[in-house]
Amino acid sequence: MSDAKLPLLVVEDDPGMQKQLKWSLDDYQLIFADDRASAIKQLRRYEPKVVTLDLGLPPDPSNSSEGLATLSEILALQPHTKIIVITGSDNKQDAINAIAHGAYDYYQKPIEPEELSIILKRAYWLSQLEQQQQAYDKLTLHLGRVIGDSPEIQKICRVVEKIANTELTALLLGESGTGKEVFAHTIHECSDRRSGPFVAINCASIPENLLESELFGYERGAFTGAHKKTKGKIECAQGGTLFLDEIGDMPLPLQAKLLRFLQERVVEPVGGRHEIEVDVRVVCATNKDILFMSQQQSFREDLYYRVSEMTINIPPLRERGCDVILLARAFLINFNQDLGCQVKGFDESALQALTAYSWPGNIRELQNKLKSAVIMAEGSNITAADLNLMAQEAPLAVFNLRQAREEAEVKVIKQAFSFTNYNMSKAAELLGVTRPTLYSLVEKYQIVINREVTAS
Ligand SMILES: Nc1ncnc2c1ncn2[C@@H]1O[C@H](COP(=O)(O)OP(=O)(O)OP(=O)(O)O)[C@@H](O)[C@H]1O
Repeated sequence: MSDAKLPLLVVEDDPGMQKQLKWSLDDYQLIFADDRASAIKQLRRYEPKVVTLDLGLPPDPSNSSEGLATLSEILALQPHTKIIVITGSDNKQDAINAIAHGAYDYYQKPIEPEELSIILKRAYWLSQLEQQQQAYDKLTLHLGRVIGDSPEIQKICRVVEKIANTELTALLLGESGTGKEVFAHTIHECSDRRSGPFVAINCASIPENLLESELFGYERGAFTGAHKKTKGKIECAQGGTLFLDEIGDMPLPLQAKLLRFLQERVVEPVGGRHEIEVDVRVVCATNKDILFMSQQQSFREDLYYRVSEMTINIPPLRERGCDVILLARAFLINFNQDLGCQVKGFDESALQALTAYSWPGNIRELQNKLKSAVIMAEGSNITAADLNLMAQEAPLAVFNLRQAREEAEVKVIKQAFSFTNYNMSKAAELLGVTRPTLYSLVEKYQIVINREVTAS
């Protein structure tokens, strides 16, 4: 048990019994209540996960009606409370009734502290497990919008889970259409800010002269056309998450103002003289190499370090293995519904084409291709022709195990050579084979070695 004792509500009207429990249950922070009203009051105040409840409570301690009413009220207020009902030795039927009403367990007097302790420990343990499960369910619910089984995407999901509840400013990097906004939204949904707003602004799509007032808001009369005081996107995200998309396109003069906001967490509307405090979590995204841009002075270096407290690289679709099929199947279901179509699936040629194509437009392109394929499909399955992917972009996927093994062997042998600077003995050692075996593999696969291979 940790230093901070867990609260245990003991609903018991017998002072002698209260005393006995006080001595024997030293591990817990005991909170006593001697009737229904005080039990509910203490429940609200301490929110204990576990309660022991004597069924015979005043005003009618001789039967279980008041105890059962207390049980129901506790469960109505805190449905996950584990209630252990304590009954006299001849009231087993009452105890069974209580279990039917939602009690977790029962214990018959006389009290044996060690036995009761075991039951309590189990109740707290179960309650903790349930809490963990609920937290996990919440996460999987929010991560549910991210479709992807590949290790790359699963790894990103784990990072998102970890950073969601921190205040770290996250920078999402990836090609266009890889899902940067999806992940930004997921960070928000997995955080305690989920009940607050998620406000996205695309820094590339708003003209430079309007971006400042869009972000920071403006006072009435600040410029021609500013008829009324207007909140900026940053202030609109109060209590929630601000997603700055395409941050690499933010004009340099505005970058200075953004940096100030990130450091001080205050905004000054255009034409205003007062500062407004804002509590927002910031997530940024770009498909530009802003580290390189900062070295070239086309992006502020100090801003780069400020926004990249946690950088997440989102891989392009072509590097996510079979995720493309998973996504395609999910989108097919959506498009069938939206377009009132009944396409069943993909034929072999379509699956080959989907996995072999390089998807320069990533998931957005996949969505577009599928939408038109669903409309174009003549049969019950989508074919490669329906997908209309550029033929030259689609070398056949390898489904031949022998060929796949050989290709993997060649790749790893070449890697071993480059790691060992083309030293045959060291490469053989690294690969876990003898030198003669490595020689014969080099010969078998006709591996061209750029440098002269050193034998020692
Ligand atoms: N893992 C995913 N699972 C399901 N849908 C996804 C996933 N990733 C992206 N999408 C969908 O793909 C489309 C493009 O995603 P998104 O807008 O998040 O990409 P982006 O990287 O922000 O693009 P851009 O850089 O062009 O703004 C959206 O319709 C989104 O719902």
